[in-house]
Amino acid sequence: MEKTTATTAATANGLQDFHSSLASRKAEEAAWRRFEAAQWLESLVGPIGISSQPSEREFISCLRNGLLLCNAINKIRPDSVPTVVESYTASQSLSWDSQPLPAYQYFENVRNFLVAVEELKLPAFEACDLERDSLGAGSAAKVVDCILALKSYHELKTMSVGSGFYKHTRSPLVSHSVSKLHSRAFSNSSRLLDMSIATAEKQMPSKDNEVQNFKDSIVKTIDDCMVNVKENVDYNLVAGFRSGNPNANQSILNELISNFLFLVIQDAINLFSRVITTCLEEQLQNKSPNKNTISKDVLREESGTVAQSTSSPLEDQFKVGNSKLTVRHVKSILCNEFVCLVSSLFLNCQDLAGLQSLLGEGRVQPLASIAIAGERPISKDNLDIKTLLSKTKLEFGELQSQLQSDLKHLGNQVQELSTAALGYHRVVKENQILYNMVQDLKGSFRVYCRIRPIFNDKAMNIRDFTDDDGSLVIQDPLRLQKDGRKIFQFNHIFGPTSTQDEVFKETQPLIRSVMDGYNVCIFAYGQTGSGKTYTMSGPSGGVAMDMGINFLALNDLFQISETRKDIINYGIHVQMVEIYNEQVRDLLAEDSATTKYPLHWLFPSQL
Ligand SMILES: Nc1ncnc2c1ncn2[C@@H]1O[C@H](COP(=O)(O)OP(=O)(O)OP(=O)(O)O)[C@@H](O)[C@H]1O
Repeated sequence: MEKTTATTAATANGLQDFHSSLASRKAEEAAWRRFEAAQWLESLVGPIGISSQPSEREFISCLRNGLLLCNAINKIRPDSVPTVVESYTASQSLSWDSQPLPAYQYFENVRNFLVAVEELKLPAFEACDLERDSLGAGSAAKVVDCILALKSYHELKTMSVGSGFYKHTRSPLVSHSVSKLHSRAFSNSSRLLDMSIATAEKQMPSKDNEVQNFKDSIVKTIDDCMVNVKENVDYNLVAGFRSGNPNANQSILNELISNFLFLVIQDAINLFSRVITTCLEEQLQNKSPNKNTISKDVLREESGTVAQSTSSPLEDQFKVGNSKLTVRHVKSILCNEFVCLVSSLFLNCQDLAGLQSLLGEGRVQPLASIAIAGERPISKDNLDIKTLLSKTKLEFGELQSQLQSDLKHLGNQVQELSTAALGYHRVVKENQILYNMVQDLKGSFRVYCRIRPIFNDKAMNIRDFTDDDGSLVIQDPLRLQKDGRKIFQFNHIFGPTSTQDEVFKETQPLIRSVMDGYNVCIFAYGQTGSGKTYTMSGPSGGVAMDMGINFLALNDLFQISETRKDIINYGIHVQMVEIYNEQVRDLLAEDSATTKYPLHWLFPSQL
């Protein structure tokens, strides 16, 4: 928060300094313009009786009777004001602090002057702008504008011998820019006005071809810009410049710049960017290898003539730094000048509502930022970065949307899997129930018969017949009576050729029910040597394929336990006992002396 407050305060101070600097610059430029207007009037009609640096009041007072104005315009265009009302005392008319003439006199002169100015299509002012009470409301600036426009018209007429149609675009920055540039060229650290410089405005030397070429490229670009916007274009000026008249270039340059600066207000950012870009591109693409750099020697030669101020304002700026002046340096100068000129123009703007409208439309906002930063307004790199940033933001947004879509899709799939898993477990449970139900339906008690192979001849006399329904028929051929034939019924009968695996498969479903929580008991019953041990454990010293039901059942239980280990943790315990001669012995006991199983007999009375 503190950092933000400090930044805000610093920004406010910077803006305040900036506005103070602009206000000071504005006053300085207004003084220069008055000086230039007064100097021109004196050069045209002779001494006007005011100081060399007149104040607004002093300057307006000497013009109030209209006599100077009428004489001046008659010098430029004879008989523009056919009848000039002379003052009744010359001393009064030439003294700036004299009492005002009768109203009808100077009103007549001023009115005739304004009519003549309008005929020349020059910017005029109102008669009331010469009133004492109107000073300070911008009236003096309007009068100065009018006189300087008349001066420009006169200069153009002199150079072009009055040919063509003069269309003046209102450009209060004409003298502003010229005077400011002169003052800056000779005194960067001081704001004292050096009036002597502006009095020596002459044609720039022609030997500096590089500077001239660069200036020409600027003028040409400005010219193209104005033609492109098709507004406020002085086609005579453009034609004069294109004609290549060297004497006309200086004035044409000033006029073109003034036209350009006025147009800048309408679309400042775009227009200026185009001008600077075009100028730089022309410089960079110039055929001469040293065109991109205005050499130190050339500038030094030029600086030798500074005392006589024979160079143009733009040229003076090119001399700043007195070292190798690169295109980058020139661009920086142009940027700074542009910002100062446009900012001053805004301060001169009396139409605050219009300025606020521009600000509201965001068209002037970038200029303020440029003025504070002191750098070029918009560069190609910035545009590229902005484009790249927009593109990256767009791609990031698309990736974010894609990620959200994928996450949503993944969530749906997980939800489906969860639902399927719940359904699967429910189905497995139902299958277990149905499975054990089937085992119950098959019978809780099942009796199987396994016929051992015959080992002696005596037994060969007995014929047995088995059937698929589990019935066993024993026929003793030695006994033909009724007792000679016996029929037994079992769940299933395994013949002498049956294998261990076939016997196990029949009992396996019951064994698996153990894993579902059912109690299962399998035991072998028969006389000695009938094959009980063989069926349950397998032959002694037999191979794996001869393993009995006990081992095959345990293998099956371990396999099921491994398959279901993620769901159920089974515990498997084995106990082997022998009941022989009514004694129970633990066959897995490690100490053979204690194999007798500790049985405790419980009688009904003890329950
Ligand atoms: N299905 C069979 N196929 C081949 N030989 C068998 C089969 N059943 C039993 N025998 C053989 O018969 C003999 C007696 O079998 P076994 O020892 O398993 O009988 P038993 O019922 O366990 O006898 P006891 O009650 O005296 O222990 C063994 O030599 C055994 O290998």
